[in-house]
Amino acid sequence: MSEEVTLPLDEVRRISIDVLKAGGLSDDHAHAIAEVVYAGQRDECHSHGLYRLLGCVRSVREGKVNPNAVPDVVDHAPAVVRVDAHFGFSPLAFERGKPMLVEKARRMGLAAMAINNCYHFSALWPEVEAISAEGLVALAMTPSHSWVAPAGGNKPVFGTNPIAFAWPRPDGPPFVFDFATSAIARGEIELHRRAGKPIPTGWAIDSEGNPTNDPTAALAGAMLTFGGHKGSALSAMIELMAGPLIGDMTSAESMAFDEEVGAAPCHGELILAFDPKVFLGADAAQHVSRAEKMFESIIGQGARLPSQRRYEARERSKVNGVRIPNALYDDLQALLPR
Ligand SMILES: NC(=O)C1=CN([C@@H]2O[C@H](COP(=O)(O)OP(=O)(O)OC[C@H]3O[C@@H](n4cnc5c(N)ncnc54)[C@H](OP(=O)(O)O)[C@@H]3O)[C@@H](O)[C@H]2O)C=CC1
Ligand SMILES: O=C(O)C1=NCCCC1
Repeated sequence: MSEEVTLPLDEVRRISIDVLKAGGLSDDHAHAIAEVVYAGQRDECHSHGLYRLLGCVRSVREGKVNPNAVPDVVDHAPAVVRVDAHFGFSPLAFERGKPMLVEKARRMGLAAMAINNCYHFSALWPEVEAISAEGLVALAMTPSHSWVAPAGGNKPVFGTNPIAFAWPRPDGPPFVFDFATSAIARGEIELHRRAGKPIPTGWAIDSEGNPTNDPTAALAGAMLTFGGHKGSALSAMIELMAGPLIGDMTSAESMAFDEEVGAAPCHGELILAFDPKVFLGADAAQHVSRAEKMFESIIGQGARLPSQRRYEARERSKVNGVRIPNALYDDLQALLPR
């Protein structure tokens, strides 16, 4: 028997919407969340694709998330948009706030959007990619729950704290990177546990502080930052910029707020958008072509750009559909109405 099931892409979207609606989410939330889950699965980001629906539904069932929250978009300052997600999931808050962020960035050159009080489970690249589709440069960051030890320590302080960047390119999809500041996303360790596979050395330590290859011990212990003290400092920056700076929770505070329920982390997100036309005026084309030279010199020596694998996966999925483990398929089916 095959251990995986193949799903056409439209089925990925349909299952997502059906699972979310059956889980009690409003139509608007179900559609906004389904789009980011769909994008994750399509681009073969397994840790943030269909698997995330399980956590979404659990978070609603536990009574933490407001499944009908209507985000408020506030014109806070000439270059600052604030969105209060009212304890709903973040994708709808982003969708509602984005038009004002783009408009402000075009007027001011640089604008920021602070999303507050949101439950956050999603990859960040769909957001920065959407902003770059408007011709803007974008940077996004968010904390999570305190699962990650600082470099030199062995007790969790930081979240897995992703940071994502997008740079629009004239003749193709944008240059995008998006990664956790931990050695790997926690979702990837969870997927190893579900598949019964060991994790590589360097991802985590157990609760005694020893290196471990056991995903269960890793999840109970502490994850490690990427790049030692460098990932640790970046992670601290994200805690500060998308936490106290915007009046929201750090990963440790988000963890305490969860009260051991195991819901998605609840905190803020900071998104910055820059308009190259305002910075560069008539010189924009010349500077953009210098950026292209840099990309060419990376690709020209056989290295790849971040996002290249994802764009290739995107094309593959359009033709072949996506493959998910049978166990995940069964778990999703169990969340649908009988
Ligand atoms: N909401 C949340 O709280 C959290 C969300 N996440 C999400 O988890 C996802 C996965 O994160 P993570 O586990 O750190 O992912 P990875 O460690 O796999 O890093 C992903 C990034 O690095 C790029 N990359 C990987 N290998 C190479 C290479 N050889 N050359 C050039 N670029 C490369 C990827 O491009 P490509 O995609 O093309 O491979 C991608 O941009 C992210 O989308 C992140 O947003 C993570 C933590 C918390
Ligand atoms: O994979 C991760 O790390 C996370 N993803 C979604 C939210 C919590 C952290």
